[in-house]
Amino acid sequence: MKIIESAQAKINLSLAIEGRFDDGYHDLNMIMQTVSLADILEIEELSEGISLEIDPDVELPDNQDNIIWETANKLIEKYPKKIKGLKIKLKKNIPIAAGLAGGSSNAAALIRGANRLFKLKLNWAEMRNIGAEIGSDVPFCIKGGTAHVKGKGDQIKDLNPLKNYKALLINPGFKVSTAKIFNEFSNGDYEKLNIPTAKLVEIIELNKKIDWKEGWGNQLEPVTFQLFPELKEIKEWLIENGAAHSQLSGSGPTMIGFFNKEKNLVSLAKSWNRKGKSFVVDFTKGY
Ligand SMILES: C[C@](O)(CO)[C@H](O)COP(=O)(O)OP(=O)(O)OC[C@H]1O[C@@H](n2ccc(N)nc2=O)[C@H](O)[C@@H]1O
Ligand SMILES: Nc1ncnc2c1ncn2[C@@H]1O[C@H](COP(=O)(O)OP(=O)(O)OP(=O)(O)O)[C@@H](O)[C@H]1O
Repeated sequence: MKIIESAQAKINLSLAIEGRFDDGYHDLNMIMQTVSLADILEIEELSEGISLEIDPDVELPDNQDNIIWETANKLIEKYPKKIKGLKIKLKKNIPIAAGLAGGSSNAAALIRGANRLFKLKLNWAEMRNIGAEIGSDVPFCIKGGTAHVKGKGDQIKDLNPLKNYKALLINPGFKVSTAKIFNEFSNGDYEKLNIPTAKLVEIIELNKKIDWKEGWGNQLEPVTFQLFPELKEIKEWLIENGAAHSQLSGSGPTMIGFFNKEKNLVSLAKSWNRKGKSFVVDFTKGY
């Protein structure tokens, strides 16, 4: 049997940094949101081993260096009686190393898919625990939707899923290493942003309309802008073209445009004629 699992991208509605843990990881306070831009995984049982197929034009390893392979290995190790081997075909749509959790979302999709295919009967919490062994963003990506995520990504409170919001994403076409951004952040002295995550959580829980003009913020923006000043121009372009607010997603480099007023985002996205790609996305309720 073959099953299809979608792997949605995530954006950060807010990202504040509260401190640092002894192991060097940063203590985060974020609101995360899944969006309709998604990769597709086809998952099948194999009698043994792992096979990973990716379009040749996608610059990703099809071996143990791929997070999908790592996840497949972990699942086979954990459930040897039920899972003998895994064949996965990946259709990549989410830009790579973009701040959109593309890899984490792929890992989460494989965990969900294996749960269905092999009737593992894992609940959300159990799947999130497996995801936490793979990477910081994987637990959120298991269920997706709208969530308040803290710590290293391991403390998750699901919020009322936001409906009827869209955003315009601009990815400038180059990759950014998350480790490099956190490293620069911890060694430098960057502007401290006021990021009212708690206020946004309250607005979401009370089902109030979000005013994007409040500018919820991402504390990794000052450092990422210093390293890649061209991102500031994308932010300016989004604001000039009607966005109420624009900010970096994750550790970048994708910039998000949030709009308060109705606007033809498809035609605005088409008018992006500089380097990179534009995507109109809907907020999704997750899985
Ligand atoms: C910034 C976020 O994108 C927010 O959504 C994620 O927390 C990053 O998640 P990710 O890409 O899965 O990153 P990981 O592979 O876990 O971490 C890459 C590197 O970033 C740094 N890192 C990551 C997460 C964190 N809370 N503090 C850190 O300092 C660490 O040096 C780590 O080695
Ligand atoms: N299946 C995969 N999809 C994307 N990247 C992968 C995958 N497997 C391994 N990688 C590697 O992981 C690195 C991070 O890629 P990814 O697209 O997950 O970053 P990201 O969107 O910045 O994630 P985050 O928002 O969680 O920081 C890349 O350098 C890539 O080579």
